[in-house]
Amino acid sequence: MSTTTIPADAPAHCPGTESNDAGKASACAGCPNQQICATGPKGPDPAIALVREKLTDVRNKLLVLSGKGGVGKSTVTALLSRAMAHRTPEENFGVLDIDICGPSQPRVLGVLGEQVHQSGSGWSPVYIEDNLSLMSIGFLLGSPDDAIIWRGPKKNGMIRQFLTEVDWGQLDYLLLDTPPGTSDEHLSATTFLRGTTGRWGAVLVTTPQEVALLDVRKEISFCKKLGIPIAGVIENMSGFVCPKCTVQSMIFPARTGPNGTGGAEAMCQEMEVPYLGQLPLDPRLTKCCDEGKDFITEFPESPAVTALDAIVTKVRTFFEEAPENM
Ligand SMILES: Nc1ncnc2c1ncn2[C@@H]1O[C@H](COP(=O)(O)OP(=O)(O)OP(=O)(O)O)[C@@H](O)[C@H]1O
Repeated sequence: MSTTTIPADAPAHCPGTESNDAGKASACAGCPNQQICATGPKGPDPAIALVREKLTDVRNKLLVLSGKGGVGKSTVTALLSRAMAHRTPEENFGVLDIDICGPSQPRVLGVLGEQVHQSGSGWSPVYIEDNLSLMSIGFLLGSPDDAIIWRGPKKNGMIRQFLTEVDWGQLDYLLLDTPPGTSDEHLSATTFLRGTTGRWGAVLVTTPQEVALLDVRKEISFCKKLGIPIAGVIENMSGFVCPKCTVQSMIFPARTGPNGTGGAEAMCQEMEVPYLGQLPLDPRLTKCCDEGKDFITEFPESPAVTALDAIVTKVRTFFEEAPENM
């Protein structure tokens, strides 16, 4: 039986969600998913094949993950997508916001209040640039203040719809912004993306504090358990850039490193995953995200843009060198 059908938070000896014993084995007693497994359909989800077919023109899929909330995952997703789209205007990029309960990409990418349209070939995403488009549940809500309170199967259904019914066209990269942790959205996205052609991988975002590093370790274990290729870890909010003099000072204490940083780098060495670099804390970046402005064109000389450029190079190299899914 394939380990890929065993959820990351499953009890020991879980028979797997596709097994005929799902929900009925002795190991299932007390598992919160017992009822769903016992009554749900068995065998691989037919949507996996549909997603594979629909995403044949999407070359690379990049999941942006974080163990903790508020560490800058959405900011990093938006920055990476904009930076990549600027760097190679001949390529096409898409962002899919699967943070279903807290979609923030419409605001960060400056298209809050836009609508998606249904056409013969599916939902049309909202275009930020000629070569950068976005799909988010935020576009489908009546008001940005509306709360979404959904259980796992409904979230799974929404992600399936995003992956099968959005008319992305040909994409070189699809970046997926996820909620923090390892929840339903991650399991759904992983199940669907694993079956696609092309390449896929994950970038993990953390801050230098021990509490965030502890949680990103769990995220790394999650990726390793589910076989998600790790492109690397980004340490966000690593130092503070003074908006007046642009001098950088360290704010959050880190565990190791000669000058008070390097917490994530040391962790990456220990856990044998690539370290992609640091992004400084810059109040101008917060403001740009709040206002939906493009930080890269507003402050091209900033240390964050220089750091981002180096990170983009490493992410692209990872995808160029990664083996293709069959
Ligand atoms: N490097 C940075 N410099 C300045 N502000 C930042 C930086 N990174 C993130 N922020 C700000 O921190 C806040 C949280 O960032 P963001 O929403 O990207 O986090 P998140 O990890 O996606 O959160 P969530 O857990 O809600 O998904 C935002 O206001 C964002 O503008």
